[in-house]
Amino acid sequence: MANHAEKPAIKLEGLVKRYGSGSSAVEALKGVDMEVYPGEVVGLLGPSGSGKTTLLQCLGAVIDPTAGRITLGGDVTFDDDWKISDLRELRRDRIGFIFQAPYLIPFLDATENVSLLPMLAGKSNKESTARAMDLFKVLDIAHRAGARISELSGGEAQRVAIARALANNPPIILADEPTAPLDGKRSLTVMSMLNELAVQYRTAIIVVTHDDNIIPTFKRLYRIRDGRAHEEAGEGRSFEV
Ligand SMILES: Nc1ncnc2c1ncn2[C@@H]1O[C@H](COP(=O)(O)OP(=O)(O)OP(=O)(O)O)[C@@H](O)[C@H]1O
Repeated sequence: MANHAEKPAIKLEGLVKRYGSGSSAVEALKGVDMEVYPGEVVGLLGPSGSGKTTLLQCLGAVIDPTAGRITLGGDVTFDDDWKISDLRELRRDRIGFIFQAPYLIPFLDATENVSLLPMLAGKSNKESTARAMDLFKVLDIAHRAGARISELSGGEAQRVAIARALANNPPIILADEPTAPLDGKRSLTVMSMLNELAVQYRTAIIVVTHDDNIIPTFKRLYRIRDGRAHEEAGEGRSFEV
């Protein structure tokens, strides 16, 4: 179902994550295989406790997998052990995170919240601000660029958080319940923007969700069951919002 003409941005082979040891051990992931291609927005579904957050955390180098292999953009980053020395650099340059709550810095304005990341990665102030403004235009929020975080609506704040995740143009975005705080219409707006951004910047995006409203937007999805990921075709509907 995926486009095999290109190298996957994310490839997981037999990914295992065990918490604890002995009789109290929990094997949250029992051998997950998954591929996500540049320009794709893929859903990750499953009941509570099935291992969705664990999978995102392993992929984002937030926790250590127990076994298996992770290949990002053709580079093996984990093969029964981390294959790169600087995991902070991996998180900063190659992976963007979007959470349920925007977690923006309240004493900075919208632009500063986004431009901070490219600046930390060594870009100039001017270049970083220009990057924030480009993303705000795509996300239709340029008119709020100078606003304080407390002045933004929930939907606007979430769009600033999406711009922040894209600020360093990472090839991968991991989104954990990004539409949870939003109503149905705004959820669909966010999904249509993520799809647009994925295509425009060739980003591979994984969206963990329980939101029935956005499930029809995925062209492809994985359901986690019994510690494994099962691939399904989605409806891939784009909604007029
Ligand atoms: N730090 C931990 N120590 C021990 N067990 C854990 C830990 N974190 C998660 N687990 C267990 O691993 C399993 C998967 O948890 P995870 O949080 O990944 O599920 P989830 O699909 O994200 O759930 P939800 O939809 O409720 O957020 C669960 O059985 C959970 O209890």
